[in-house]
Amino acid sequence: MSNNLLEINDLKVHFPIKGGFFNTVKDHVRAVDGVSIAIPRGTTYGLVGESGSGKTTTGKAVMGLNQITDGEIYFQGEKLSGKGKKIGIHRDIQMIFQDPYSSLNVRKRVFDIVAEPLKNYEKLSKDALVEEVLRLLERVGLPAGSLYKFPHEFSGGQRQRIGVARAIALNPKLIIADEPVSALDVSVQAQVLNFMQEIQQEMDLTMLFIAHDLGVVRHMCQHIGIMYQGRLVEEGTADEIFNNPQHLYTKRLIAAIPDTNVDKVERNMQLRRQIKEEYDRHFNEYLDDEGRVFPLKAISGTHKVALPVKG
Ligand SMILES: Nc1ncnc2c1ncn2[C@@H]1O[C@H](COP(=O)(O)OP(=O)(O)OP(=O)(O)O)[C@@H](O)[C@H]1O
Repeated sequence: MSNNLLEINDLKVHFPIKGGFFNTVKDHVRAVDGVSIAIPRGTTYGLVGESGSGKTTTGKAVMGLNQITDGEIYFQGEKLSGKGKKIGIHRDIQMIFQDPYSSLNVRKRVFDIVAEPLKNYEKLSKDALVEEVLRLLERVGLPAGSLYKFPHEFSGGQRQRIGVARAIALNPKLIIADEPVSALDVSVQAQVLNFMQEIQQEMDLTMLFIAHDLGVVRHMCQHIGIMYQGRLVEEGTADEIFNNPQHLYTKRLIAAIPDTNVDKVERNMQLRRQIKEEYDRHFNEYLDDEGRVFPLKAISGTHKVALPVKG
């Protein structure tokens, strides 16, 4: 059996753009346009790219929330989806959302929020349910007194913990974390990231971690894929991506990481100079009028890059 818990093969998700008097399909947004990702069990894969590059659409396709235009998704070796089909929600795949303010139902108490997946999938008595929710709250570091409070009574970081408690309630195998710290203050981001990493290791979870900031995924992810305009343009281990970035866009993302460390500032300046030099040589080539990007080319075992590798 493959060691990959999740395999995404040549995934395409295109959304129709309708218009005109008869509201006919005029064109398509190629939100995801041929993405392949394999995530080994128990590891975290960082999917990084700017807003609109197709990260959330990829995550939602795995969650069964988006209809797939083409390609396949395998979970534990089992095919979840095929062309033109929306896959069903799978209890072993759970999602943590970006904004802990809007993703939790403000009218529900913590107990109801966290208990919901358990009510949907497991027949537990009220007492057993309360006990289980208390166990989950303890696991994510929230006091028992949180049980009957409402989301607005918590800070952003605590709300994200409620989201995590809900996501792990069914003991899932795969977590899709969609920018889980982007909406939080910088001061609590590291705390929430550490705590998510602890949970991931304790529960031996496999994680698809979506972020727009490469700095966020650096210490969490074994593998990183860089997404640009619906495609993966570079993929490798975290070390390969940070120490030997190949793609112009990856270099831009690294250069954009805010850092006060003097060595790193110097390194970022070097990268910026390289980017500027490479910009003229390659940019038009890889970003042509149709926004075409070339297939990933292996540099080493795991490190692959789309372009620009000019002969
Ligand atoms: N349901 C939809 N209908 C039409 N277009 C959509 C839909 N969902 C996403 N898109 C478009 O697909 C593209 C990719 O969006 P997606 O949300 O996946 O990007 P993203 O990289 O996750 O960005 P963000 O970080 O802003 O969430 C965008 O151009 C977006 O407008």
